[in-house]
Amino acid sequence: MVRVSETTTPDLQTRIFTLGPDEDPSADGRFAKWLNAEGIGFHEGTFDPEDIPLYLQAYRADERVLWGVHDTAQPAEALDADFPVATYGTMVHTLNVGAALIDVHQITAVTVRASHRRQGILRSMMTRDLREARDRGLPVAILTASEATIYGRFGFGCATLTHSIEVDVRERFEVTARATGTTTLVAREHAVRLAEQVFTAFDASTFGSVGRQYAYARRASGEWGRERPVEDRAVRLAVHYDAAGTPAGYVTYRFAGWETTPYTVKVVDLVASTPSAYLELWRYLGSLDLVQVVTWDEARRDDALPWALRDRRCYGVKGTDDVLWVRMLDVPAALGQRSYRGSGKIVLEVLDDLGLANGSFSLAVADGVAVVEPLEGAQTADVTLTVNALGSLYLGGVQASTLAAAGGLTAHTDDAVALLDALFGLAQEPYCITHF
Ligand SMILES: CC(=O)SCCNC(=O)CCNC(=O)[C@H](O)C(C)(C)COP(=O)(O)OP(=O)(O)OC[C@H]1O[C@@H](n2cnc3c(N)ncnc32)[C@H](O)[C@@H]1OP(=O)(O)O
Repeated sequence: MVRVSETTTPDLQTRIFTLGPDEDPSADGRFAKWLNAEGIGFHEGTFDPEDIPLYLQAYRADERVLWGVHDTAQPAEALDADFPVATYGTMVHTLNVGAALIDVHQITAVTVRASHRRQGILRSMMTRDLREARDRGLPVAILTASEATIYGRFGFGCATLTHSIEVDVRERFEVTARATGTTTLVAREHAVRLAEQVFTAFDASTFGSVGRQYAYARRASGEWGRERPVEDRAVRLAVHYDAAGTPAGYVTYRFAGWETTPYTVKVVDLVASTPSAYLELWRYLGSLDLVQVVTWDEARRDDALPWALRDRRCYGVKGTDDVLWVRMLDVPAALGQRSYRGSGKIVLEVLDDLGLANGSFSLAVADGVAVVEPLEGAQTADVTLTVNALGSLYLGGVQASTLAAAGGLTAHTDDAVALLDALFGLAQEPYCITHF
């Protein structure tokens, strides 16, 4: 599929394409040019021509839709016009909203070259894409953001967060929970399959989790490196088998090197489908000799680990990162598929500057199951909130009362905020360890 249209000036053309079996995998093909243009935006080097077919295979498996904005009026010596000056990519994966894994619109690879920035190119691509995604029936758009200032203006709200942690694994480190199952290093040839199997179980049971793209298990397991799709021999993979012998968690990690003090192991990826598998993976990490510190950037904010340690001061939080940003495209479809706690009825008025999701909606929840209906004409809302606030509230990563205090949500009736807190509340925080 190729669509060409004008964006902001007659010299700029937007070309949108998907990757079929006949896509040219050579360095001269449009895919390689698109990929290298994306690399420019994220300050990466030019891709090795040998690697392009593997990236093509990965992007094809993800069924990515790639957008490039091409400038046909550049100086003669400039990169030729087949190298887009702006890139944008989308794909569809699942988001766990409790009652279901729903298909959502993922946005990625957003770049605009320095020579063309702040001329409205991102705005032009994103407003069109969000509208088209809504028209295709996708209820929610999601992304992970390079900077927290970019996407609020397009109606996204920060929805999940993680902690970067540093754990002292010297003698005082001890997991007090009763030991169970076995944790062991596995051979490379089984790594991708096991990583995918464990992630699938984790994803199905974790509110806020997003399905992973093709390359993820390869990078997590070391089959692909960070820079190139070739084996990264520094990455080790340990799998936890539960008492029944089922793989229930894995951790991949690399040693930071003897010149780094304290001696540090960095977790590349850690996925556990049960609480005990999680603690057993930490017991394993704590048993690595000659290591003083283990670092990991994807811990839950409500992490059980410090509560399971003999000395909780082994556990330090070094930072908080936003992960998933959510944008409502179809409020009844999005809210109607999520699971809730308890029962109650409330009318929400949603404000959306882009005009995609605004309106008044009745949310009626009975024993955790919602019926959501758009309301016609003038209705008295219990709560007015921005589309950003609704995106943040959607996965329960922040309470309505916090959003009210922050000014994104206004209650018009008594108890409305308390009811939202109760309905949208979760036993555990939403948790997403998929970046894209
Ligand atoms: C999901 C992802 O892929 S996250 C990755 C995002 N990309 C990057 O960080 C790569 C480096 N940055 C870039 O390539 C570009 O600066 C982009 C893509 C962030 C912005 O592209 P531009 O075409 O310059 O944005 P555009 O001109 O459409 O700006 C739209 C609005 O966003 C604002 N804006 C754009 N980028 C930023 C930013 N980084 N911080 C704050 N505001 C921003 C503009 O000021 C403008 O505001 P206005 O419409 O209210 O006047």
